[in-house]
Amino acid sequence: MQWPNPLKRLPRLPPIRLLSNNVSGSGLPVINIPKSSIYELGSQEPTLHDVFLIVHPNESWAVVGADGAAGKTALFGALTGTHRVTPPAPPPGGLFPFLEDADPHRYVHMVRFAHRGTSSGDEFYDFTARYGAVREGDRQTLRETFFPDMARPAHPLAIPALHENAKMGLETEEGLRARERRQSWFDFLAGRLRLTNLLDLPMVALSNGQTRRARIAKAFLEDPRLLLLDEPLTGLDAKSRAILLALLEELKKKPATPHVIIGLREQDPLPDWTTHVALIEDGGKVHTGRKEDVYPTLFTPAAPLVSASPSPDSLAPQSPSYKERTKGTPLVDMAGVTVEYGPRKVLASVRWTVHANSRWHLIGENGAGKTTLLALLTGEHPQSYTQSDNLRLFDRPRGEWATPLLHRRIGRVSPELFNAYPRRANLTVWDAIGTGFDGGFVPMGVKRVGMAEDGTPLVGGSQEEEWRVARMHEVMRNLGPSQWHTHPDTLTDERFLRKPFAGLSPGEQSMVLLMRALVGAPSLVLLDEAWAGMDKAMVQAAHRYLRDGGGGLTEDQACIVVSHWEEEVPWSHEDGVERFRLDGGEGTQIFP
Ligand SMILES: Nc1ncnc2c1ncn2[C@@H]1O[C@H](COP(=O)(O)OP(=O)(O)OP(=O)(O)O)[C@@H](O)[C@H]1O
Repeated sequence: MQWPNPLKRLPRLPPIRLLSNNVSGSGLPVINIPKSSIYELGSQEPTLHDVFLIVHPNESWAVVGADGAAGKTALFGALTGTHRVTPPAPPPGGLFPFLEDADPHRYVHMVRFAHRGTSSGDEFYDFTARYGAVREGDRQTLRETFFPDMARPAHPLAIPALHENAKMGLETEEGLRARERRQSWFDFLAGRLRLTNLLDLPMVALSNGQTRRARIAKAFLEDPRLLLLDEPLTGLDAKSRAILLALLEELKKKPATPHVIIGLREQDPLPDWTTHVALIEDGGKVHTGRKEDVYPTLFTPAAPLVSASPSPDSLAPQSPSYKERTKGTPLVDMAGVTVEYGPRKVLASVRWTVHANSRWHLIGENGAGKTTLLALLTGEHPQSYTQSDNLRLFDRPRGEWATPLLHRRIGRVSPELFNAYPRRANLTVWDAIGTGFDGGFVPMGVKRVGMAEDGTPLVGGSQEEEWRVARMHEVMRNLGPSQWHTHPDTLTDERFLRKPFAGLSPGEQSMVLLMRALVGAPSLVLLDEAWAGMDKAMVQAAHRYLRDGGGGLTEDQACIVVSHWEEEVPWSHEDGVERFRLDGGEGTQIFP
């Protein structure tokens, strides 16, 4: 039998560069913006003004957004050509002197992690597809999607064929060596980013964090010279964050690796190895310089450096001031819930009861099954039905609930929902929040506050309709720009309600989707990575509202927060937050 030549089917590879990027031979600056303003294309008003940003090859910069990510988006947009720099950087080097004559489109890459914006326009992207049996069209594996030219481990019988082809001159020796180097670079990245076991899984089956790690590997393999990683730590578990930061530090020292600039939110810790910061304030002012100069109070000898080297999810002993909450009736009761895909058991007989008035932090590494577990509760996971005997929701077996009725009782925010939410041109902030009453995506009803529970229109002027309209204003008063915008007089809550949802900054969109989750006062609120893209003031406003006494949650409601960052949980031990950990398919209650 003739073995096919595996190399013949491989696409042509870009030439391997032998020059070092991170320490450019010439020592020319990586970025040169001597003093310019940055505009959105077509806008007369600069988003950022008087930007002075000169990045040298031996420096490690972080771009920190303190403004709901709009300024960070603009600065990265200037570097990737989606925003205008005026006056333009002077010749001969232009914006990227170190590239000399090389094409920035080829050599400057950006990967954005907080929001992927999968759906723009009317389209609704069905994120629940990943929970089911994998469909034919979704069979593409991670390797085929992201790394198509990377071979599986060679079959022993294929090796003679390789040699034979090389001898026959089908592949030059130099070509083979280049391919080997590329393969070992891929093996190194896949190993370090813990992707090796995931390479042959269908792409749709990967968890958020797993996909993000794969995107980082892919970005490096594309062989850029300048790589902009915007919020690369978002959605990564503590171990993966530590691994990524160590990898970035190691690559800084290696020749022929790209110069990396990372984007962070104001509240994110700065990696220890960062030397310089561009801090973008609300209003478009950019402070640039050594991190000690930009954050003088943080870097005095008395204060410890803010470090992004995270400790693993701490399992600190229960605080003596831990407050036992007075619980209500069980809203969710799992009595041995299991989810498996063929031989892969993602959840193995999980037992967990969530009562009214409880506040939970659901933890677990990337891929531990957190999203899967929540999808069972929302009914989006098809195995939610088969688990009906073991899963009671709101005092009935799961099978007795029609899924749309569950969506009315469960308010949620998740990265999948953020990406899937349709951004229709005429959809206002009011409309988007109002869809929370039905838990759907299409604004319904005369006042755009949804339909009655039986699917009929609300009676005009009825108590229910009035309550819903009052709720819309209430969540806006507590979570709208009056609570987080630097100039709440120019962007009032009322004006914000009329703005098009699609035109908001990522942080503002996250805020609106949080309002949507809470507006119907649902019995159960699921907040999965709810804070992505939000600036510090937004997160603080959300936490204020969600804490006891803030008004956002009542004693009749339960709330489950999924986050890889302890600081993002609105409640402390003193507030009686409980923790549930998923690990190896098993669920363990940690507190109390
Ligand atoms: N259709 C499928 N076939 C096989 N495995 C699947 C399928 N869908 C999900 N998985 C696996 O289930 C596991 C759980 O994924 P899930 O998204 O629930 O993790 P997670 O805890 O939410 O992770 P993250 O923190 O990264 O969001 C993953 O390891 C994933 O590969």
